[in-house]
Amino acid sequence: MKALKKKLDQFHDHVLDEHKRRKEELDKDFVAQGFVDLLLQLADDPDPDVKLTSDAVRGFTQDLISGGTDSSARTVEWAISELIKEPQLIRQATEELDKVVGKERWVEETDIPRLPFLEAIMKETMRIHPVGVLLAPRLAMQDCNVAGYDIRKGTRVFVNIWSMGRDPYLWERPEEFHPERFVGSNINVKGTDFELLPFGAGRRMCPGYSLGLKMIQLSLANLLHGFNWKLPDSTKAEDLSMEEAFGMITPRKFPLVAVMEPRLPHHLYKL
Ligand code: HEM
Repeated sequence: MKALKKKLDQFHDHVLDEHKRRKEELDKDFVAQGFVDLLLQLADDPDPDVKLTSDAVRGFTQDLISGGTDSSARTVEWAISELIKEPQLIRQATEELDKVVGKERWVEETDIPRLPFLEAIMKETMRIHPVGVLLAPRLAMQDCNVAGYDIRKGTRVFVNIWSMGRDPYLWERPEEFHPERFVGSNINVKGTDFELLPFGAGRRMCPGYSLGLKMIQLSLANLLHGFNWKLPDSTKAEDLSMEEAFGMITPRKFPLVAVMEPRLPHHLYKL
């Protein structure tokens, strides 16, 4: 842990120094361009409500890096894993993409609202493979009764969204990956529909949910739009392991091995 902290501190110091240097160089013309700039401004503020130390700035920066990278990447990996087992779902998704985006360009953020099937895939992936299985622990503020269980004030409570996503009282055929269940449905992932809480809910809900959603939808859309996906000849769909590994973000136990082939004109793959 100590060695890891040392490594991370070096990385954070490098990032923070870069931002400080830019601020000094621009002097009066400096305008905060991102989260790190804002944190540094708060740390410099002589009279803030809460004084930010440099350790706190490092901590917040690390929170955003750890909260915002693996969570989205693993969700996309789960989505592709589910889709690759059901080629007709990939066909449905690419038909939608071809209709809305065409085959002459990559998907852009502004296309996303016009891709309802893609949104349904994302919700279905987060229902069945939520990255945060148990939300952040809560504390009961008063005696209460939930579904017939008495919970005393002061009890630490864990909300198991993995079980909720697979609860047959809430979902028809919960073990099946079936994005259509969300087509035309009003259920969203913003913390107001309690049967689907991949980003949590309430005051401790994921602060990065809107960025996370965009990252997942845009990267998944482009991976499906830009490539044909199939399993290696040596793997049958029914043999693809969907086992989860224990961890902070519930990754696949065995990384997905897949074959990708370009499906757009060649010039679009040049940087
Ligand atoms: C697939 C994308 C993501 C998923 C599924 C996800 C999920 C979650 C969940 C379930 C929580 C706990 C919420 C609760 O207990 O109510 C959480 C907390 C958090 N997330 Fe995310 N997240 C994602 C992306 C991001 C991004 C992009 C960022 C930042 C850039 C981020 C930063 C955080 C932070 C800092 C917390 C802790 C909040 C606190 O403790 O008050 N997450 N996330």
